[in-house]
Amino acid sequence: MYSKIALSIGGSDSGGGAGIQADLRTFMALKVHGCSAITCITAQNSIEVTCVQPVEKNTLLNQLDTLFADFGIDALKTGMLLNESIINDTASKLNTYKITKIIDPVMVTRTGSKLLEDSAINAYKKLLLPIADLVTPNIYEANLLSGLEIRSKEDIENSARKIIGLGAKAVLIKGGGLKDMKGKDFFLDLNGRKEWLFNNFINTKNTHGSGCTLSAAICGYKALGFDLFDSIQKAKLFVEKSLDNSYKIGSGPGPLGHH
Ligand SMILES: Nc1ncnc2c1ncn2[C@@H]1O[C@H](COP(=O)(O)OP(=O)(O)O)[C@@H](O)[C@H]1O
Ligand SMILES: Cc1ncc(COP(=O)(O)O)c(N)n1
Repeated sequence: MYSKIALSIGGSDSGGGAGIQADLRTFMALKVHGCSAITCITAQNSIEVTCVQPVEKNTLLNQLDTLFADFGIDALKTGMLLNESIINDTASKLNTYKITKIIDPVMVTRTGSKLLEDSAINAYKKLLLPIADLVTPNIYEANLLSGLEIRSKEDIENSARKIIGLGAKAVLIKGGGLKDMKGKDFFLDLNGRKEWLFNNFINTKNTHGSGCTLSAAICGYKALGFDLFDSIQKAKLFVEKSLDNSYKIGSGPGPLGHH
């Protein structure tokens, strides 16, 4: 039944709503076997991140080497990579893997805690965008990657062009950071395919992990053999349904739920 394998490289969210935990739950919901390589451990609940501890370099590299020595991994995604050194190590390995790579350039939580050091943005641009089959920034992240301030749909399209110019094969900019743009994302690829993608707006405050869930679902559908664009469309529908099943467990935004 579980014949396909997806890998998430990212941070642990002790609250279980985002990061590796969200990714593994998403893979499971898609009936894809999920593996993980943990880059850092966060102490996190629905309101704040109180502590971030990177794993040692060899611990990260050994997780990757051990997985690839035995498993035929079908697709991978990256999430929280925290700093330049983790980006360097991850990129050095990713360069050698000939599978689909979804780069989710996680930079801050919805509640404002930093998940990436400022000095690491250049490393993202130099090392990860050129090997990305797809990069999935939100407005804030697209702004930092493209250097363009984003206030309108047109700015989103210009920012996407810049990100393709940096070497990514495709980009999906999530519009939700702009007014009235929740559920509206812009896709652009190297061949010039350009599409606005829409899903129904779900009226909920429980959105912790929605970005992680989207990139994990794209990765999961890619592992199942769908092409990239179909994977994105299916993943958006999956996130919409999961937001509809989200629930509250703390005083801040709760996690997404899957049936
Ligand atoms: N309230 C909502 N209703 C419907 N779709 C949403 C809603 N919030 C986010 N999405 C969708 O969830 C996905 C993740 O987006 P978002 O939450 O903006 O990412 P991030 O967590 O990286 O900021 C996107 O495809 C977005 O369109
Ligand atoms: C370990 C970790 N990784 C990623 C996120 C971002 O979550 P979101 O999907 O809400 O942007 C997070 N809060 N914690």
